[in-house]
Amino acid sequence: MLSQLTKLPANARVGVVGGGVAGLTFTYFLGKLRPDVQITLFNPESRPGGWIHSWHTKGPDGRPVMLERGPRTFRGVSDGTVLILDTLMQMGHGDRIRSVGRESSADRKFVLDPRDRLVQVPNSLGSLARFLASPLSKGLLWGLAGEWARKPRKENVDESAEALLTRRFGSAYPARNLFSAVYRGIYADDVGRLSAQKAVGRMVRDERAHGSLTAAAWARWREARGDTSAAPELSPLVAAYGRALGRDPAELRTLAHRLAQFPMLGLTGGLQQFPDAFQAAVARFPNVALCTGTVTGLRGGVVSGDKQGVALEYTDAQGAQRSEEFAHVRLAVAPNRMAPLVAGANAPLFSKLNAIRSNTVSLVNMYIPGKDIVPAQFRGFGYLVPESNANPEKLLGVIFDSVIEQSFAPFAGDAVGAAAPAAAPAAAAAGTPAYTKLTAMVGGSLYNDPEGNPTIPSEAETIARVKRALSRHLGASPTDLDGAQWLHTVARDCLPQFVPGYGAQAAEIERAVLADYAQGVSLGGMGFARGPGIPDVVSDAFTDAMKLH
Ligand SMILES: Cc1cc2nc3c(=O)[nH]c(=O)nc-3n(C[C@H](O)[C@H](O)[C@H](O)COP(=O)(O)OP(=O)(O)OC[C@H]3O[C@@H](n4cnc5c(N)ncnc54)[C@H](O)[C@@H]3O)c2cc1C
Ligand SMILES: C=Cc1c2[nH]c(c1C)Cc1[nH]c(c(CCC(=O)O)c1C)Cc1[nH]c(c(C)c1CCC(=O)O)Cc1[nH]c(c(C)c1C=C)C2
Repeated sequence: MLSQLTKLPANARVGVVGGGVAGLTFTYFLGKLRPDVQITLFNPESRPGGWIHSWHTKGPDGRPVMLERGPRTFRGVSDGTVLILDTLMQMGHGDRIRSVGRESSADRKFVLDPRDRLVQVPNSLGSLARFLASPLSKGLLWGLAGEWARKPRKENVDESAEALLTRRFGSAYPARNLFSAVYRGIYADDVGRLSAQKAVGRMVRDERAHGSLTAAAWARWREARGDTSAAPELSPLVAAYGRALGRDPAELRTLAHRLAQFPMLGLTGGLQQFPDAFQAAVARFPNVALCTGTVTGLRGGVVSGDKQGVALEYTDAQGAQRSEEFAHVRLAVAPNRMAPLVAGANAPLFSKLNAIRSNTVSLVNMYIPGKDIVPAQFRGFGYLVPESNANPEKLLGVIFDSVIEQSFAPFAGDAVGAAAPAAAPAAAAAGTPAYTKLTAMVGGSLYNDPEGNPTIPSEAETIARVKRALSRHLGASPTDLDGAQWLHTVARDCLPQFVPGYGAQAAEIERAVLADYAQGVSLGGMGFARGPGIPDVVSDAFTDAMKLH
């Protein structure tokens, strides 16, 4: 997110590298805002969506089944979510949106305790009592009781999330138990190697502003008590979206307010529908061209007539090497994919981008038609494995896709702000034959040696590990596990390592890009958005499209 980006010249040519949701939504917003600008979107394959990949196949019973090989939900409270869902509704896909309410089983999350028992993350008095009785709560109550009295840190430099949590709670137990699990479920990384500013930025700001997290929570509670407004004002970003795209602010306010009630949103038929819909939309824009091709190089300082430009070299779908010039290039790929593009022509920028390491996750989908093997007491979103568990399988967590799918409720019907089926029961549960669908995520930082280099086990070994883990954690039988359908995906370098100091590193890269290419290049995607989630990269895409328009 380069704050200095300025308006593109009339009829400029723009190249967008990457057809994941960051590149697609950037193309969509800029294409709408600037009909004079000619945009070419490059993606190596015709399927859009990057890590979002809903895979349609046949189950062991020969019937169709969809397995998510990446994300399946995104959070409700986020500007990016408002933009995604409002746009999907404008495109006529509102009926595909599904919500998970706070009362739904799919909003229950579990953490594995050191003795391999699943304990629910508290969301009620009962679950709080059970959590406090488990070894996972060690150090939590005592840590919270004295938190307000612990002195704030004076230095204004980044530290690890673990260091901050350990200082605030007075021991490492809360970080190693609950928090390490939660951050594995977002970053696939170790709480001791994650930037506090990136992973727990709000805690950093709270400590600085209020001296302690407890004081900040108290101040926030008092403020909320005095605020009686039913529907808060639109955020500046959503308000800007409304103005730029001619959307009714009242409708957007209603939508944002409703979305904030849902911890999770999804799409019936799979999350792939989101990038598919955006790709279909931009393919109809007269000012957008889709190019199936892999960009291999970027060169700045190209002069064409009286204009400075940037050249993109790429291999097209037929394997031919090509080059095209653009007034502006948007890189919407992960930092490790940006690095090789500048390797030949900009060695200093290459080394800065190359210094950002990424984590690799093995995703293992399992499907059993005709039988639900998730024990009733553990029906929820899934479970995460904290550092305090010995975890010989290097499991990060398991998502119960069948529970999520069965908990999905229609979001709004066709109309924005239509009466909410807020507490709708599991939509599919009644009359649907039982089945189990789950996704195990293995590895991440657990695959890495101290230098950050991963050792990735084979497919057979990974599936064997997941089977061992599921039989220990859920009591799954060998017959069920051996009869199941398994799908293995190595998501190589799929999440940047947000190490302490990452924010400064990313800002330094953006400064270098601005200095080297003037307005010629901008950076998007997970590495340069506020967070790694889908809504974050979409907010970032809109923000930069607005600056350029
Ligand atoms: C396992 C996993 C689970 C996740 N779960 C969630 C979740 O539950 N909720 C959530 O909100 N987020 C989740 N995320 C994060 C989410 O996937 C990302 O926020 C999102 O996919 C980022 O989109 P993107 O467009 O920036 O990048 P990508 O999805 O990486 O897309 C980049 C695209 O660029 C293409 N590309 C790469 N190099 C080139 C090149 N040289 N030339 C042309 N094209 C190129 C790639 O092929 C790809 O299509 C998850 C991520 C992972 C890995
Ligand atoms: C076990 C590994 C992973 C699981 N999901 C991810 C990994 C690496 C990746 C991921 N999950 C989320 C995001 C987006 C974050 C955001 O800022 O929007 C990413 C990149 C969402 C998420 N998943 C879990 C939580 C607590 C969150 C944050 C917001 C939310 O509540 O939706 C929990 C969780 N993730 C995984 C499991 C098994 C799990 C809980 C049981 C898998």
